[in-house]
Amino acid sequence: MSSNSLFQVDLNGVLKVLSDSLYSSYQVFMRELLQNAVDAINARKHLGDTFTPAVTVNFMVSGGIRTISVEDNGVGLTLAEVDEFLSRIGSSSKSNRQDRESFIGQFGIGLLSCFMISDEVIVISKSAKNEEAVKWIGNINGTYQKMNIEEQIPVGTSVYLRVKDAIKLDEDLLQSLLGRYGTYLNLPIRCLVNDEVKNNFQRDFPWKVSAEEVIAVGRRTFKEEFQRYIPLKDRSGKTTGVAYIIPRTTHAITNNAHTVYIKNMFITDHCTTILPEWAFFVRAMINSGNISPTASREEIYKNQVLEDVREDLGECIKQFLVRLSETDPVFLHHLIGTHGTALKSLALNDEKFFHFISKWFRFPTSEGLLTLEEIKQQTKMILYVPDLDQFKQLLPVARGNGQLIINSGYIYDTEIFNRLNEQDKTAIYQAIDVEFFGNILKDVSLEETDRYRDRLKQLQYHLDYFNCELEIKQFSPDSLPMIFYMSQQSLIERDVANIQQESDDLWAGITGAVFSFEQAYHSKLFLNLNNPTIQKLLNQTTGASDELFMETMYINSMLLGHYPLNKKEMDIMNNNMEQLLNKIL
Ligand SMILES: Nc1ncnc2c1ncn2[C@@H]1O[C@H](COP(=O)(O)OP(=O)(O)OP(=O)(O)O)[C@@H](O)[C@H]1O
Repeated sequence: MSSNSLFQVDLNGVLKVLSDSLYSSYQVFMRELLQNAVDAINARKHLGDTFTPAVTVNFMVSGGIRTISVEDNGVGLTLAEVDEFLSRIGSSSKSNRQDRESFIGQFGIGLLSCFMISDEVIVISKSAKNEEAVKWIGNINGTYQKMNIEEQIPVGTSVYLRVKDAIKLDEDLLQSLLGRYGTYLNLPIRCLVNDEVKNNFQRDFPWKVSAEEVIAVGRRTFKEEFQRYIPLKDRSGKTTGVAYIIPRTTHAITNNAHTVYIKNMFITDHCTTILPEWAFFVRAMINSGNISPTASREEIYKNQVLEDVREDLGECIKQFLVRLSETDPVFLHHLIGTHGTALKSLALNDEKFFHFISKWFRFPTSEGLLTLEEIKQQTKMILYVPDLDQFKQLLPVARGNGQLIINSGYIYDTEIFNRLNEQDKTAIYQAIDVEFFGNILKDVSLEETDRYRDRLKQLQYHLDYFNCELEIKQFSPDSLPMIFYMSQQSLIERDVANIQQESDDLWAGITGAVFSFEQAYHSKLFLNLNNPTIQKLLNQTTGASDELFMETMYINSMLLGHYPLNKKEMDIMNNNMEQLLNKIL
């Protein structure tokens, strides 16, 4: 024989779960009470009653005892409803209704949060549906009483809580909770202290009031002096808000916290999912009627609706930037100056946006910061250098030879030029390094090649040890004696060779088996025949200082290019330094 029995719920256990795991603080009781009041008022409106909605919160302090009452003139509860909805945890009058969209509550647990601040919750209510008023007393030990009362009271509900001694709650905190949770509920909420009216909370969202209000609320909410904001609206029109443009540079790792309201109720001020990740240059304030809160009502439920809303709001930001290019290009330039990195990351994720915005970006070039258009006016052969150190090396040569080069070593820039290379057929895009540049430097004449052939061999001899190849070229400026180049591949080969030299036979054997390179030059040194010192060097016969000269030039080039020196190179550098110092002394 089996029989059906009801679960016994230990209220203390449930409360521990709520306070330890679900809610971040006992302060949320005020949100839950206000939300119930709003829902009850909406339910009464749905009945067709005509009344002026009102919510009154009264904080009474007497002889060290603090009591809070929250009174609404909503739909109220009958005795049967009290039994069904207040006394049964997880039971809600809002979840199965056709019009459930208009309510904030749905889980039937919100009222329990009151037990975090009070051992007893008293509800006195008169339903809009019948005449008899009811009283319900819930106790933290899991028991409750319910009864009809004789008293004539108006339609609505009052909840009474006696604040536990351990709970820190005073008039100021109560007012700030009402401000946080009640301001935008679209209801007149009065705050009384010992029956005396202290404050009224009711405002429209700032974007429904005026531009000044938007800026003022932004300053108060995010403690930042915003100048501009972007209106936000999703395609259903149920999610609206504003995205404030942060007036200082932000970084991709900054996960901006946005303030989100759902159905006018404050949910969170650290939401990171309501806007796309690339929007890290704005902070938003948003009210949504279509996204859902989690059970704790402190976060947003991640589902398709949220994804759609995020996409729509992201589109608003993009469209704003497109409009700016027509209405206020100066500000767009300013914006790109401050938030270039964010906008570049956005452009790389969005074809259409890339097409629009890429012409507005500025890139560091050998002639200063230039836009793509400005670069194209000078040359149709667009040379970009993905490596910052190499760009620095090339800079004097490029300038000296009247060649414009772009530093694409900063984040996203090389990807942008690679993309342009695929899409923009009005110019040729070429990623270059020092070697490429070496190839377009002017060759010396055949006669000079012949003249210096033997001397070059002598000098090359001192660089063979470093696997560095010597070549003579001619370039401007004359003051620059040489350019040094080491490719990425060479760097790897050098590393492996270093390991082999420094490690034992077994490890050297393994690296030798895995990486076997042809013995090729790792780096290249272009000597500038226009430079007087190099001319002097080449025109000398074998000199006693050749070795010292070539080694010092090589090591100096390595250091200038920020290439790591291996142990032997370090030893040579120290040794040469000592020799030089000795010569001076
Ligand atoms: N002020 C009120 N006026 C009328 N009914 C109320 C009031 N407060 C609570 N109730 C009733 O008690 C039920 C339980 O309230 P509770 O706050 O625990 O859950 P909920 O609001 O339904 O859902 P949630 O857990 O998502 O807040 C409600 O569904 C409602 O029927």
